[in-house]
Amino acid sequence: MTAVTVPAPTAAPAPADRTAPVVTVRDLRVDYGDQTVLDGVDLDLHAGETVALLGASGSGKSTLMKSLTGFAPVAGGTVHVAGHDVSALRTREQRQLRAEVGQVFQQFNLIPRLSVLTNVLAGGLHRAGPINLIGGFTGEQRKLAMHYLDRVGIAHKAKDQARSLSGGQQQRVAIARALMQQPRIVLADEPVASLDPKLADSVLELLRGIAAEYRIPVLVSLHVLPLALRHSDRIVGLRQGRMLISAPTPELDTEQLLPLYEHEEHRDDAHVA
Ligand SMILES: Nc1ncnc2c1ncn2[C@@H]1O[C@H](COP(=O)(O)OP(=O)(O)OP(=O)(O)O)[C@@H](O)[C@H]1O
Repeated sequence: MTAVTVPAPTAAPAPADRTAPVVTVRDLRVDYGDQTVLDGVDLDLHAGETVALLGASGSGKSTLMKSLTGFAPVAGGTVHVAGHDVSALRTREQRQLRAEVGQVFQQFNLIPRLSVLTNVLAGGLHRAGPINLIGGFTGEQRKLAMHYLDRVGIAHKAKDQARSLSGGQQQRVAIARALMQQPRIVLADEPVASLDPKLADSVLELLRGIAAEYRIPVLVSLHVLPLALRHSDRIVGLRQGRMLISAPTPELDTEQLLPLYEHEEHRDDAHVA
């Protein structure tokens, strides 16, 4: 088999690189109309680390993720991602940034009728330029897509239609599609909310392994506290748009996370088991 050009993974997961943040957010404020939904938010994400983002419904988790790709109405502060000043991007740079950010969603967002392989190949479209989605990819691209499918443990399903796969399998395909972008960072917005607990563990373990192996930060928003405690290197927690917690995961426990959900109407958002 011909060698495939892939970002060189390290042989074993390396500790997160503390010296050079890939993402730097300072004093971020986001307003929707006259509602301030993020205020005074600081965040650093380093190569190789998995950071769990926690907070009650409406605390601003999705908005924070959107602000990293220029999709949130930033009213103040600065956002730098992979060398881009996100608030000052022109259209072309914005496209470049979004191409460098791999995204994984709760509902997988695959194209159901297309094959697993084609879905993964679609992740590399920005690099390939305007080509036919069906049959227009090079042998090199196909090998790369198969490499990533193999990495997520689903190469044997490459020819199947995406819609024929289980939820856990579809999320693995979505992760392979994100890797096909050769991303500088992966954002996973509630990636396991549609999966049963056992699958949730395996998908989060996969994401964490990818962060360490490919030396990229993975930011993953979650509602289930034990999952965050089991599968992250660091936890950041928002309460009503403000960063309340930012600490290495080994220093935290469930009790310390509960203030994120202290308001009466949010108690049910904290899944503690
Ligand atoms: N496009 C929008 N227009 C107006 N308000 C918005 C918009 N998107 C989000 N908001 C508001 O911003 C606040 C934060 O929403 P966000 O989706 O970031 O919260 P979240 O923590 O991700 O919640 P959930 O866990 O329910 O997904 C909420 O009050 C929401 O109603």
